[in-house]
Amino acid sequence: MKKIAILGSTGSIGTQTLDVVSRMPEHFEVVGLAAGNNVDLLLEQVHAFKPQWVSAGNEALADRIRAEAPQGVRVLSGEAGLTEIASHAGADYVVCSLIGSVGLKSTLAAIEAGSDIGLANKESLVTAGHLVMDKAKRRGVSILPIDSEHSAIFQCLNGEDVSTINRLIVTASGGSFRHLGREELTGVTVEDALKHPNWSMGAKITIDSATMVNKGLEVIEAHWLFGLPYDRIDVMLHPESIVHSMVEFVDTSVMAQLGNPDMRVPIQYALTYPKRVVSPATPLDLLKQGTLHFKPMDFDRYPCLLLAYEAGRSGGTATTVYSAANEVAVARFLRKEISFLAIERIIEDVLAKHAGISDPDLETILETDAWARSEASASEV
Ligand SMILES: NC(=O)C1=CN([C@@H]2O[C@H](COP(=O)(O)OP(=O)(O)OC[C@H]3O[C@@H](n4cnc5c(N)ncnc54)[C@H](OP(=O)(O)O)[C@@H]3O)[C@@H](O)[C@H]2O)C=CC1
Ligand SMILES: CC(=O)[C@@H](O)[C@H](O)COP(=O)(O)O
Ligand SMILES: [Mn+2]
Repeated sequence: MKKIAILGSTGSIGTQTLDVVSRMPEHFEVVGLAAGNNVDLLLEQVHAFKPQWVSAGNEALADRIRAEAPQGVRVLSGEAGLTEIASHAGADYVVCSLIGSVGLKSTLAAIEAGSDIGLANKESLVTAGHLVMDKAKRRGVSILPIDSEHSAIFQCLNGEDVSTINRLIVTASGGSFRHLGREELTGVTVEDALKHPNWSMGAKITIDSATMVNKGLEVIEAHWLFGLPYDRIDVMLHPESIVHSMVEFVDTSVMAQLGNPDMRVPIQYALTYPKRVVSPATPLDLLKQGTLHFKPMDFDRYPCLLLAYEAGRSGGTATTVYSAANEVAVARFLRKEISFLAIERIIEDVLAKHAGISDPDLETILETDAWARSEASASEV
């Protein structure tokens, strides 16, 4: 019986994690749930899974939970609630599925507490990969990737040493505007940007897929998870999202992991690793699928991916700035304050103003994150 806590339980990954867990009640006990504003869903989850610890986005929402939750449940709120649940709920395993760099402190807290981590929150690795990986190594904690591409790479590696890898090939769908040229992106709408061709996901990552920032974040995530330099992490366009990523080994063998796009598969694998168990996902029928397509990445069409490689190669605080500026720009786009193309201009603008700091500690990361957010909020590109 694994005791698990889920940070971001009301989101796309959080709800699918609970779906996976609910099918294996003999293997998992949910001890902690944390979310932001969706208190109705959080309360439903509290009644269904009976965790001992719960956290909501603020005190007013926490009070609502206190009024309606079963007696004995400890109800917390805000950032302190997230870190408290990560540290003290008694979880053996913490699923980090918050969105954005707000996930960093609680991911670090869960690692410090010695829990294994199911990591969906890629932004915590992008903003502070060296701190997260160093702490995991020191505490002897496993970080199991939930992101589909990194789960695929992890499965292809299957324990083989990193020295046997030639390169990683991360696949990219092309996002919701993949049928449009750059000149056609002026004036595209939020509603259309939110229509991912293959996956149903939260709003922020869906916009990140359309700008190719998602792949930029994933290249940096792969660098930290698998310890490879950026010139050995390639991205390939693959419109069907059936091959979730590949590993080319030194002997030229290429291993790929395939499956229908269904996040319950990588979530479940991260939870049950090293075991494989029956999944509710629909098995892949390659004969029905027919053809799979692969194309080289077009960096002129997707300049945000190039910015990610540049930030990753610069190292230090550059990736913190890339991720934080993007978060603010995406939020502004979703509020319809700026155009789709302004997202990439803001990231580029804030990165250009940033004087990088190497080997930053947590305080420096948090200061840089706040600086990049304020610059991106004020940017009038
Ligand atoms: N969705 C997917 O299929 C995939 C997602 N990922 C990654 O997983 C992570 C989560 O993505 P996704 O599930 O799509 O995101 P969602 O937006 O669907 O969910 C985000 C979750 O975080 C909570 N949250 C947000 N801000 C706060 C805050 N300040 N305090 C407490 N809780 C907060 C939300 O709570 P509430 O809604 O209650 O406010 C919600 O539970 C991201 O890093 C994403 O890149 C990776 C691969 C696939
Ligand atoms: C499901 C998942 O892992 C997402 O990160 C997905 O990969 C997004 O698709 P693209 O970024 O390839 O459009
Ligand atoms: Mn992914």
